[in-house]
Amino acid sequence: MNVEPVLHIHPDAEILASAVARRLIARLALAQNQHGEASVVLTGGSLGINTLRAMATDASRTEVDWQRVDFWWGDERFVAKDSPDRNELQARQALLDSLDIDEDRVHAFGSTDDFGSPHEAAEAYAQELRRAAGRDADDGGDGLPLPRFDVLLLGVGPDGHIASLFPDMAGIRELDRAAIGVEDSPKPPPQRVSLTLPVINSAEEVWLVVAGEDKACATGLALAGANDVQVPAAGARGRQETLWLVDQAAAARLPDALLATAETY
Ligand SMILES: O=C(O)[C@H](O)[C@@H](O)[C@H](O)[C@H](O)COP(=O)(O)O
Repeated sequence: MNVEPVLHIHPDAEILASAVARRLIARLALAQNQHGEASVVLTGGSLGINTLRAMATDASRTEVDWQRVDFWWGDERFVAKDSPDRNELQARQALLDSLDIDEDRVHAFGSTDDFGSPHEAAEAYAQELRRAAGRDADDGGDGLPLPRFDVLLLGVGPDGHIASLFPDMAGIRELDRAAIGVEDSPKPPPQRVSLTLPVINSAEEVWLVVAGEDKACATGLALAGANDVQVPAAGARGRQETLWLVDQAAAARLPDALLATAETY
């Protein structure tokens, strides 16, 4: 049974991004000590990318052997490979280009350069997940053959979406496939590919990284136990840890009882 959320509140978005960066570096180093390698699922969105930028300048980044880190994505915009909209391109510019990574361990979603539709790209990603599962087979508890994800990062939209799983749409209801294509994303661009909730919840740790008062309502609903079809962020649960790493503005609508349990910095 995946674990209930733990809440950490930081003063503002910039301090939050730096704190998440440091925490992620430490967690990847720990995973390498335990398993000889580490894996992280990255997210798009401004805070997710700012977190990567903070990692690029954090002195502790030398604690990780970046040659032994697998990089995956929770979702991707289905656009050209070199489009500035690509989460992969933004992640490379923010962090990966500054590290000595193993390109064979960078698992990007396909683009319009290689696939005719988001659905084709999603099926190809599901195959890559199955291939990687061969190394450390783990069914994620849902019969889907998946690699181990040590940390899976998620941004949260004002509507409570995570990755490209949007309220009330088919993606958040998909429980049998590992990845799906999206044609009509409410958040532009309209065509996307995304991991599904069972794959998100197969991660050892799921970290929801959220800043800004426009996320306060979604954060409040998700942590109050809303239904995951209406508020997808409510359904995100890691197997060992579910962290909500937020700033004061995003925490503004949380009840006092929950705030009292939070780790506040
Ligand atoms: O590809 C994407 O757009 C993201 O994966 C998306 O899920 C994002 O994380 C949230 O929309 C939050 O984005 P912001 O941090 O920019 O609000």
